[in-house]
Amino acid sequence: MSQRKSMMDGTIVRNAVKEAFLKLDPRVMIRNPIMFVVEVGFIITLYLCFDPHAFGGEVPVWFNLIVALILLITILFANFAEALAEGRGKAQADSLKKSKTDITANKWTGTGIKQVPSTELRKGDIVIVSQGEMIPGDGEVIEGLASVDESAITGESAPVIKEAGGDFSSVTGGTRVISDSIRVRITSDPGESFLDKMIALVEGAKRQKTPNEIALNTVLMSLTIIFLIVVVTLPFFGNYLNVEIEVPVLIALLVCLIPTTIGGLLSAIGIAGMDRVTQFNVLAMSGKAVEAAGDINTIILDKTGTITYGNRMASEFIPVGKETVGSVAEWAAVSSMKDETPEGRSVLELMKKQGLSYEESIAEGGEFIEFKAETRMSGIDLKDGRKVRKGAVDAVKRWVEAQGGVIPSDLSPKGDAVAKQGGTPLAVAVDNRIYGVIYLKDTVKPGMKERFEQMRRMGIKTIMCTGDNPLTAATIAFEAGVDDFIAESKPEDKIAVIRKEQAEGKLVAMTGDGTNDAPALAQADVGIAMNSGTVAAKEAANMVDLDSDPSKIIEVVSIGKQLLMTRGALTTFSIANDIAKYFAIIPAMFMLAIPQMDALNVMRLGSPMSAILSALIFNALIIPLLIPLAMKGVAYKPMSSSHLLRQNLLIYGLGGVVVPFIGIKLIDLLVHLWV
Ligand SMILES: Nc1ncnc2c1ncn2[C@@H]1O[C@H](COP(=O)(O)OP(=O)(O)OP(=O)(O)O)[C@@H](O)[C@H]1O
Ligand SMILES: [K+]
Ligand SMILES: [Mg+2]
Repeated sequence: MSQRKSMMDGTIVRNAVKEAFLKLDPRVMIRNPIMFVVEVGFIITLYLCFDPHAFGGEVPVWFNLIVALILLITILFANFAEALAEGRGKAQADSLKKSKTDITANKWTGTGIKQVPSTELRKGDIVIVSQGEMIPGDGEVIEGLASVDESAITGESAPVIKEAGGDFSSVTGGTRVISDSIRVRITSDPGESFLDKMIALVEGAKRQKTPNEIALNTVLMSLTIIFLIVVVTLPFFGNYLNVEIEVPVLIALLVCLIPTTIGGLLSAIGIAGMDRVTQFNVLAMSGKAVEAAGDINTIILDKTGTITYGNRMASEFIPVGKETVGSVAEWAAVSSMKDETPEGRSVLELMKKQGLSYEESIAEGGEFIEFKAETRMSGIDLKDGRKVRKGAVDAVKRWVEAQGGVIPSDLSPKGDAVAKQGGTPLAVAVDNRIYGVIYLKDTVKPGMKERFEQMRRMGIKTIMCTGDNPLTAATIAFEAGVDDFIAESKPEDKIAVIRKEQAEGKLVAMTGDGTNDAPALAQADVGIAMNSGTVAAKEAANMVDLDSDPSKIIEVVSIGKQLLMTRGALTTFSIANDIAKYFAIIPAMFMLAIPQMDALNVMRLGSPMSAILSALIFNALIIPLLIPLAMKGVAYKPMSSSHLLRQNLLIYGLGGVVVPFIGIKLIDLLVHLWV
């Protein structure tokens, strides 16, 4: 995000105060039924201030007035919490909208260039964007290479390279080309661009309640209805006992009993959870995805670039049989001349570093064979008919065997030696002759072991899926401490692993960036696409990481867990709270009618009136007191869900019972000075 806003930013707080009042509109309030009940209570008590005997009661006007006022404040506090949670997203949306200015696009008409406003661009149009110009819409580079400043979207100031073909071809409207020129095929219609979606997301314009939220809301509503029935029938019992129970007292009782604390904070918790993900530079397409992240059982990670640094660099040419270092290097270089992968480029760099050279003209007129995850090889078919390949040892072995070649006996041991150090061996061959092995070095990122240890404590299984050979995979898996690994996996194997886990009832998360990851990203319950990745990957995923750091999946899971925990903790606290209010209000209610019932006053509160008001005041105050917790989320340590549940029940359940007893008692000491 280009402008990170702190939660307590002055303007956000001021806007939230204003919003709190605007949200009093009953048409808005009805979306939060619990607080709507409070609003109805407020309207009734307010009416009673003007017509105190409307229900034949004897309650003094000042009491009605105070109850009405506290109820109003309760609603305002809840509205303020929600508005505050929404505030940061709205502020971000505003700054994003500024980068959505109208741009003139250089549209390719087939014969020449025509300047058109970017709003007229449609899917499939071709535009040319040159140095200094803004990219007019989302698209895919179909020709050329350019460095692009994406800071308007990612907040990251370092430019990124975008080029045709491969996994770094997608560009985003509103970003700027800072060198060279590219031809781009537009992939989105107006109003449906990434920036549009991003604005709608951070603004919360299309925020929908998640299934979890809906379920919890239903439970809370049922509780509310039950208490409503209880409270409405109370006067009849009262009549039977010859006790008159006043309407404002009943309303106070109802408001204290219904779960207003969680009702008032529920949407703020959800919004703040989404916001934490956004602040982390991950765009979640729905709150549902964030919550699913919190319930994940299995994470599928790839090795290269996620667990390891991923800039696999050629570090040694190892000849086999009677071959020489020079010949391995030469053919390795020829096979890499047009291999734009980091691996391919590193081969040429190693040549230079070792002072070796090769005949570039050999490749003239040859046909380059791009690296494919399916074949796990790359190379060139020379004009003279010779075929040069480099690739995974087993793949090259099979390729050579198919041509009747003999495999040198030291190939396997030499390849294995590289693999045992966690490196990737690439075999180099020309037709049926194997020359040797390229040692691609890659290092496990620091701190990986600790992270996977954390995951294990949370009860999450980690599976590393790699296209690499089993020995390298095993070495890296051991070094990083993942639970399981799958080697020599093709893209379709990822989706098979996900399906298998899901069939066992597990929720699965994965990251990816390539078009071939798209099906697996869609299949996973939580799919995180890299912003640098292809359009297909980003569309299939339900989250996009703007920093393109695949290992962030681990933090996203933590944020999701924290969201679920925060909601659980505050629900427990809220319901436990209501029990204490019950002890404050019920005795007070009967004492109002029958002073001899003083024995019921277990909390020794000053007077029936002050007891009721104190409970009501506590009920209102607890909402703003819990706003920081709702926003920041409860402190989270990685441990198993059952352990967490027990711990939270203890803290928030017990705390929820004890805190209001103390709170109401203290408030009563003050209130009783007047009442
Ligand atoms: N440029 C290349 N040319 C030839 N072979 C390559 C090249 N890059 C990788 N390989 C071989 O193909 C294998 C599969 O590569 P791929 O990128 O699909 O998976 P990976 O990067 O090893 O694993 P991961 O799924 O963890 O990223 C590699 O292990 C390597 O042996
Ligand atoms: K309540
Ligand atoms: Mg890879």
